[in-house]
Amino acid sequence: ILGGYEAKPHLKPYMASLQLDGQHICGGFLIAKQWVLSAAHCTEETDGKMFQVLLGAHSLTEPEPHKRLYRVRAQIPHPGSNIHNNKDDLLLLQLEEEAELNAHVQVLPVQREDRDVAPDTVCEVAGWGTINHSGRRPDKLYQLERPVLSRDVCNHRTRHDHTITEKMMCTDSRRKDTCKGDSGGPLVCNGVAEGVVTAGSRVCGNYKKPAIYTRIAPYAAWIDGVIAAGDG
Ligand SMILES: NCc1cccc(NC(=O)c2cccc3[nH]c(C(N)=O)cc23)c1
Repeated sequence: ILGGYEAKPHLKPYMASLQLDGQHICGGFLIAKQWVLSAAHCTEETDGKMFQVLLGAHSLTEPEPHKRLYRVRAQIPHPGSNIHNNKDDLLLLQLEEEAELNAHVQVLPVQREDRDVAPDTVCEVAGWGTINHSGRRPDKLYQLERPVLSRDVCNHRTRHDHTITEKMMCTDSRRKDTCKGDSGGPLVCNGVAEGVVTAGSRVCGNYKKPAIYTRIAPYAAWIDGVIAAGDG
């Protein structure tokens, strides 16, 4: 998160850190007791290794009440996701067991009505991604408020040049932006998860490259299907 600030501890109890060998790789969030939603691109450099999911955390390293690392039983990327574009950039992770819910671990409701969030709506995004241009990685969760950018502006020739589909949305990226390690985290508008951070052009903090999110509503049926099948 560039240009943001340290979040108040445990006020985003849905936040997850996807880790490999104890290192934060991507964000994610709890959408059901045994399920975390993140971004498919996060599995790009994991050469087949399974993530572990840290829940209930503010600091990545310090001991905290209710902070717990969960093993993952299954990682299910959206079938349409691929390394060549940002389409269908979603990943569902089934935890080995149901997360123990408490003050620091809670499920975040996801948007199921497929209607665009109005431009200029101020939403918030949080993560343990890099906090400056030299790639400094924070120990604590950071957050940022950002206004939604209309798809027409985001698709302008000088911005994302007509690559933003109706299953994506954008926020203004002038100085304050998502960055490496924030992928997979939720864009929360009025207390509901409307989008999932995608790396897109990987550029951070440049107003010519607005932040891109995979909208969740268009994928509600896919999510429900995977959870129903996975829960058996
Ligand atoms: N503001 C939009 C936005 C949102 C989320 C993430 C990112 N930027 C990256 O993720 C990124 C950046 C720089 C080098 C990188 N190398 C790699 C990599 N996987 O090797 C990723 C990156 C950008």
